[in-house]
Amino acid sequence: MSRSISILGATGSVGTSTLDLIRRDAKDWRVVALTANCNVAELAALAKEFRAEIAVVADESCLNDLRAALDGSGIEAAGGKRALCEAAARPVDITVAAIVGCAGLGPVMAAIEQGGTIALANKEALVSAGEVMTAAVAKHGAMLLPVDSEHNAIFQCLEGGRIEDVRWITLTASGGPLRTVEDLSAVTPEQAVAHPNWDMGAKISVDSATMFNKGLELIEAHHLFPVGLDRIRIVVHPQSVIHSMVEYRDGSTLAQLGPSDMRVPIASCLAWPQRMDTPCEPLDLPAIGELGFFQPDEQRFPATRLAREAAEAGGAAPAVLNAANEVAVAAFLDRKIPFSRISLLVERVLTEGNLPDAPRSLDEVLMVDDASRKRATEMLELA
Ligand SMILES: NC(=O)C1=CN([C@@H]2O[C@H](COP(=O)(O)OP(=O)(O)OC[C@H]3O[C@@H](n4cnc5c(N)ncnc54)[C@H](OP(=O)(O)O)[C@@H]3O)[C@@H](O)[C@H]2O)C=CC1
Ligand SMILES: CC(=O)[C@@H](O)[C@H](O)COP(=O)(O)O
Ligand SMILES: [Mn+2]
Repeated sequence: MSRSISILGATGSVGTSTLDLIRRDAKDWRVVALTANCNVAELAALAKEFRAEIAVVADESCLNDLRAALDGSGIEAAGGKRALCEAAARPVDITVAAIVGCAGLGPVMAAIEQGGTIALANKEALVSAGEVMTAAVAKHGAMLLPVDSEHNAIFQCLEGGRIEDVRWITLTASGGPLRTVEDLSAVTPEQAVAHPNWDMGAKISVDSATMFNKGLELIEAHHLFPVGLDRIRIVVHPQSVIHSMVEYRDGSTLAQLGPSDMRVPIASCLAWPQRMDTPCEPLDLPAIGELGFFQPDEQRFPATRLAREAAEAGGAAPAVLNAANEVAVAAFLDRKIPFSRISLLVERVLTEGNLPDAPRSLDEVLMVDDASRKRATEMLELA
């Protein structure tokens, strides 16, 4: 019997990796919704190939083009934020949440409210909504399966174990493309997106370069695996072979290893609790030779300190941090600010002025996100 799936952010790096797996076992899957922001040509092609029920563009100004591209196909076309949430709320066996940024929060919450199983790649949504999302998961009997490679690794290492027995969760970090670059003041967007191990979208690639990716992942881990922030640590491991580790109180450390290919954690979510085949290259440890481990350098890359402080402060702080980072990364990619201003801007938005009250609902999270973006944009324009 086939299983139904919706993919939010189908045209992106995680979205297309997911569809690559589905393509190999097409008869096992029924594709319900595929979404994008405005990449109409790619979305329409995917919707036709996978015979989706509905294709949605978040940017409503792209809807006419989508309608034209799907004309005669029998596939529904829709556009706008509300349509995106309505499509995400269609009942399916699994939703892959692969929109980039807090823009994915509304649709993820719509899927959670259906009590569905959500394979979550969109870490910014969980970082921003925090307890609002985890409470909704509990209330609606939904299930979050972590796609993010580190969290998927931890999830696998925790299976069969008890969270009370965990001494440490160790998040591994590659250190990004700039780990050994001395002068960070002249870094270009091209250098920053050139991740040494992973082929990913531009925003997360810049986050890896600043180490904000690891900061966001720290907060993500804190919500997914409630061991306490003081039991989650970060270790730089440049080869990205060990995707993360769990140390239990008896001194046993379990690690998950694999190639730097997102189809491995995605497959683990799609098949969970079983396993499925993937075309990924097996690990060749003798060819890799050596694995290295280092302490993070928070003087050069303050993002993990800022994220830990935001997680400790709780309330609105993680949503503020995330929104400021999204604005800063977009400005850096547009060549409006230098690389080194990304973390400076995030720190200023977090520390200058009062933090908003802790959000208690989706609408309040979105208000904090919106206000923080405006504040970050003002600070950029004033400087
Ligand atoms: N790439 C990776 O290997 C990994 C990614 N992640 C996380 O997964 C998420 C997706 O990352 P990635 O696939 O790299 O990102 P991409 O930039 O490659 O893809 C983003 C997807 O989101 C859509 N999108 C962009 N903006 C909006 C918007 N405002 N509203 C609705 N949809 C939008 C894009 O549509 P369009 O094509 O039309 O622009 C595209 O489908 C991120 O949260 C990232 O942190 C986590 C671990 C690994
Ligand atoms: C593939 C994945 O999960 C990314 O988040 C990746 O881990 C980025 O690598 P670093 O942030 O460790 O450079
Ligand atoms: Mn990751």
